Order: sequence, then C-alpha cells, then structure tokens
Amino acid sequence: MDFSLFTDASSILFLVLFGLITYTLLKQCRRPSGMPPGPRLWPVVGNMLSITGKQNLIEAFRELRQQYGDIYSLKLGSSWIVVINGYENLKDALVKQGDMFSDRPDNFFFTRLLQHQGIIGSSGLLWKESRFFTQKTLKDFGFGKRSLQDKILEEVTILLKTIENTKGEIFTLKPLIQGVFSNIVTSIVFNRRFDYDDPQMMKIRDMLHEHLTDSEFSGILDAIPVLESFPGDLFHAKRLLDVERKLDAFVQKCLDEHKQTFDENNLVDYADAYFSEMKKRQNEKDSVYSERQLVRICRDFLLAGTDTTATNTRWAILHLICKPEIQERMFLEIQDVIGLERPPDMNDRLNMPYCDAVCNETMRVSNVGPLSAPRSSRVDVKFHGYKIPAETVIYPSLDSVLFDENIYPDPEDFIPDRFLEGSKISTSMTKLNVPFSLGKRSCPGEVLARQELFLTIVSLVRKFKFLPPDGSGPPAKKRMFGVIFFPAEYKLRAKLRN
Ligand code: HEM
Repeated sequence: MDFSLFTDASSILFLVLFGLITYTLLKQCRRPSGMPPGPRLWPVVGNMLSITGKQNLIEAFRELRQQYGDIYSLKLGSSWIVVINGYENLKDALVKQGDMFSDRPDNFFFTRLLQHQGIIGSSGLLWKESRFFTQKTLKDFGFGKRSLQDKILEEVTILLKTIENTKGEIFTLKPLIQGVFSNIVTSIVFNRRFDYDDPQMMKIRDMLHEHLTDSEFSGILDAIPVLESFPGDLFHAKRLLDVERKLDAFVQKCLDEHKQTFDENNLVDYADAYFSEMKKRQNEKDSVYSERQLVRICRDFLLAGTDTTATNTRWAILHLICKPEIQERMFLEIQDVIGLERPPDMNDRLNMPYCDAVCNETMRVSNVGPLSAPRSSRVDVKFHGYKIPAETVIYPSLDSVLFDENIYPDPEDFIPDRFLEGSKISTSMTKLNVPFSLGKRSCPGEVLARQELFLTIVSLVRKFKFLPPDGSGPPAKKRMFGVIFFPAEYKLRAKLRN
C-alpha cells in the first residue's frame, strides 16, 4: 500500500482546512469598508470585550465615544452595531434621514419577543399604517384635550388618597405609581381601570416591570441568538417569552370582554375605534388591521406607557427628597398660581415655569431610555461619509445629549434652573431635552407623558412634603439598568401639608 499518497492527501486537506479557518478568522477581524471606526476586532468575540467589565452598557458606550468619536461601530456577536451620538448627528439620522433608519432590527427582542408586530416592533407598511391610525385616534380621543386631563386627574386623586392613608408612615411608591399609569393606559385603550390591589393587574404590572428591567438578558440574546436554546434558561429567554404570552392573554381577555359593549355608533376608546376600522377594511386584500395587531398595539401601550412615566415620577420624588429646597420652591409657585382649592390644569403650566423646569429636569436626568429603541435599514445607507450596510443595528444614543457635560454641567445633578432663562422656560434648552427621541418614529406618547408628569408631580407636591424614611438621611440614588434606567427601590414618608 502506498502510504505516501495518503499522507500527501491528508496534508493537503489539513492545509486547506487551516487556510480556510485562518481566512475566516482574519475576515472576522476586518471592518467592512466604509464602516465608522471602532475598537479592534478579535476573532469569534468581535468587540464583546470592549463592553464587558463596565458598570453597564451606557458607561461602556460613553467611554467608546471618547475614543472613537460621535459615530462608531462595534461587532457584538453576529450583529454589526453603529452608535450615533450628539444632538446634530441624531437629528441628521432620525429626522433628515429618518426614512432610511425607520425599521426595527431582526434580533431576539424584536423578532422573537415582539414578533415584528404592534407599533414598537413593526417596520414598513404595518408600522406606517398602525402608527398613523394610532396617532390620529389618540388625538380624537383626547390626547392634549380636557377629557384626557380628567382621566389623569381622576387617577391622581385616588393616588393622593392612598398616600394620605399611609399617615406619615414609611411606604414605597412603586406599586402605587405603576397603578396610576397602567390605569391611564387601560382607560384610554379599553375604557377600564383596575384597583391598585387587583391581583390580576398586580401580576401584569410586575411582568411589565420585569420586561423592561430584566431584559438586559435580551441584549445578550440579541447578539448571540443561539443562546436561546441553551438548556436551563440561563439567559431568561423562556421567561421573557412566557411574559409575552401572559401579557397577550391578558390583553386578549380584556378585548373579548370589551367586545360585548362595542357599539358602532358610540366609539368610546381606542379598541372601539380599531374594531370599527377593522370592520370597514375587512374586504381590503392587504389590510394591516387584524385582531392580533390590536392585541400587540394595546400590549405596546401597556409596556411603553406604564413603567416609563412611573419611573420618571419615582426619580422625581427621589430627587425632591434629596433636595427639599426644590420642593419648597415648587410649593410656593403652586400656592401662588393654582392655590389650594382647585386641581392643577395643563393651562397652568405656562404660568408655572419652575414646576415646568422640574418636570423637564426630571425627564432629562431620569434618562429612562438612554439608547432609545434600536433602528435599522433594509438597504445600505450613506451617513456622514460612512457606508452603513443593510441590517446594521443603529443605536441612537439619547444619553449622549441628555448627559452631555457641555450642555448640562454635572449631568447627574438635579438642577431644574438649567431649564430657566430669567423667569421663563428656556426654549433653547427644552429643544435639546430629547428623552422621547426625534423624528417620525419618536415616542407617540410624548404629549400624554408630559401631561401625566406635570399633573402628577404638581398634585403630589401641593399636598405632601416628601421625606426620607427616618432621620438617617435621604435614600441612595442608585441607578439600575435593564432596557430602561430605573432607580433602585427606595422607601419614603409623605407628610400632609396644612
Ligand atoms: C416619560 C415617558 C416616556 C418616555 C421617556 C418614552 C420614550 C420613548 C422612546 C425613546 C421611544 C423610542 C422612539 C424611537 O424609536 O425613536 C418610545 C417609543 C414608543 N413609546 Fe414612549 N416614552 C414614554 C411614554 C410613553 C407613553 C405614555 C406611551 C403611550 C401610552 C408611549 C408609547 C410609545 C410607543 C407606542 C412607542 C413606539 C413608537 C414607534 O415605534 O413608532 N410612550 N418612547
């Protein structure tokens, strides 16, 4: 037998394999041409090491901006990511080139959890039509009108009573505040509210909170999708999918009950308006209106409209406990403009620049969605001289504006005066306050959220003085990060004002 032939063949095979592996590894270490700069790439792990070992992803992104400038790229797992920093760059991407960057990426969060449905998760025609219909309908049902203000004030009145019942004892704000904002959403969507201690709704609120705070795992799953099938649910994929199913089931149940009272001639809420539109378009071949899409939109409202505003309010009260002089200055303005007899009204805001500044500073410093929601494009895009390939994940860093030391010195500090110009609200500063993102895909709940925050915070400060739980000093301002930034649970006391 001629062994030399065999040896030659296996050597060639070895060399070919070696060459292929080396080529693949070297290729993994190269940025596609035209991509924005970024840290050196390593085989297999890409830029994973550049974001590990930091306090959170935002800290890592801030450091990378220092090194690579306002627009940089990273390879995390199988995805290419471009992070855009700075107000002008964000405006260029989200407003001027907004149509190019208006899709959501294909990853665990958007594909598996949100299934590219609803408003938050959809792209293309489904997103355009659903978003347009939703904005129009919400306007018709009172976004920015008195009927909505009445709904907010109804909830706030119950909140004030509940806090009064704590009789100056120690309590936690989170469950009460979440109840206020989930009820505002359910009343807009299904014309229904739930008691704060309704067991079913308490579970739903816990799930909503978990979805936004526990979802740091979904970031890992976004980068390395194969981890979803690891045994033991190490990365919480099954848990997050289970939360999705339960939220859907809850919304479906509410909608089924709601259908019993549907009256074509008397549309009272968002679900009614959607059912009516769905009926009108039932014979259209390409209609995007379906009961499934309605379930997902309602679920989006609950997810996007509960913990965001609740978290802002919790940050506001935490900062006010730490700076009692701000509470007192607000109270003087409230006393002066509204008095103590009637409830606050959105029309008062114009005459209450300091309270308005407190709300603006709350939204800025809360920095609830530091990376907004990721975007992508189905085609290659030219941006600021770079060539960004199709399917790249775009992170618009709102954090880079809201915590920009050049605009807001000592950005972690709560300083409402930043938003004042003399005795007026500064329009040049409010323009740069972008917690709701920018452009056509910015938050459709902005008007509602601004009203909720103003009416809630003003009503709370008018009635109570917020204090630390005991004489030991204010609670720690500990920032936690999931999908949103939120404060660690804290305790407080509320003293009724005379
Ligand atoms: C302080 C409170 C809130 C903040 C800071 C906030 C912030 C955001 C941000 C940053 C986005 C991503 C926008 C983008 O992709 O560029 C977003 C999207 C969204 N928000 Fe809000 N939001 C708040 C409250 C609300 C409320 C009250 C609702 C509705 C009840 C709501 C509904 C939505 C929806 C449906 C989207 C998806 C928009 C789309 O994909 O077209 N949000 N929000």
